[in-house]
Amino acid sequence: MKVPFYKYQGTGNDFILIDQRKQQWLSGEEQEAIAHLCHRRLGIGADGLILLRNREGYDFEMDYFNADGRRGSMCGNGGRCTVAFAHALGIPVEECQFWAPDGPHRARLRADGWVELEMADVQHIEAGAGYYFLDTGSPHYVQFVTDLAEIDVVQAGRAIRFNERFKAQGTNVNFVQKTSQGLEAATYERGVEDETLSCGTGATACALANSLAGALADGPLLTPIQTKGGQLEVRFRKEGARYTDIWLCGPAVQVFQGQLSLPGF
Ligand SMILES: N[C@@H](CCC[C@H](N)C(=O)O)C(=O)O
Repeated sequence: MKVPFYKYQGTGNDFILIDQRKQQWLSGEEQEAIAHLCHRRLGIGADGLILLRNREGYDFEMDYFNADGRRGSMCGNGGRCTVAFAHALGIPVEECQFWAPDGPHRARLRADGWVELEMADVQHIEAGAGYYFLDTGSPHYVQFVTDLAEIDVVQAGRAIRFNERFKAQGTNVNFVQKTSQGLEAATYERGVEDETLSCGTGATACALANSLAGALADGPLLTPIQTKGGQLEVRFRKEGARYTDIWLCGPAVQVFQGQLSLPGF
């Protein structure tokens, strides 16, 4: 069986997307096959795989799998890529609402290809000794550093992700540096078990943690974030320890399309 697939990237976080509105190509239980498709030498290569489905009451649903083939939690860049994919499929996304692993999201695609995605509100940020920990749809550990270029993101990220506290459930790990333009961030991703070029829920976590770290005044805030794969922007409203109206914004681009013809498909 030939399965049509599309490859997208959002600031270098790359995904295989499959349209499951008319036909169920994958049930989601094919952990090994999904990991194989995401493998950078044996498959197409991607940080994750996304199934776009119909969902009652919404424009579409995004079902997300990490590169290890397991269902992941919310993926911000994947969400932005799914909006661009929905547009390519003819779904109106100038203003849309879709269902994702952490619930409903509003989003819009601008004429210049920039995708704005509303993230779930954040009610609590744990501030520990030298770190912040919060859930922006996915769990994120955030550590501020003075020189990001000095950090071995894979080694240091892996040590935190597999420490006593996190080894069972896992966490994504972000190293972030303040710059004159905003923030610069690098992320080790759970489920990819490697550094990715960008992480949307991670960028969101860094922006919120930064407002707490800098004791920024309540109100609307905008944080530009440079990732290794491109520029993101996070807009949000700070109300004490509560964060609402959070928007993750940036480009999402189709890279290529093709057909899967793996055994069993
Ligand atoms: N790359 C993603 C984050 C994906 C979720 C994560 N790896 C997990 O399941 O913990 C993003 O852009 O947010």
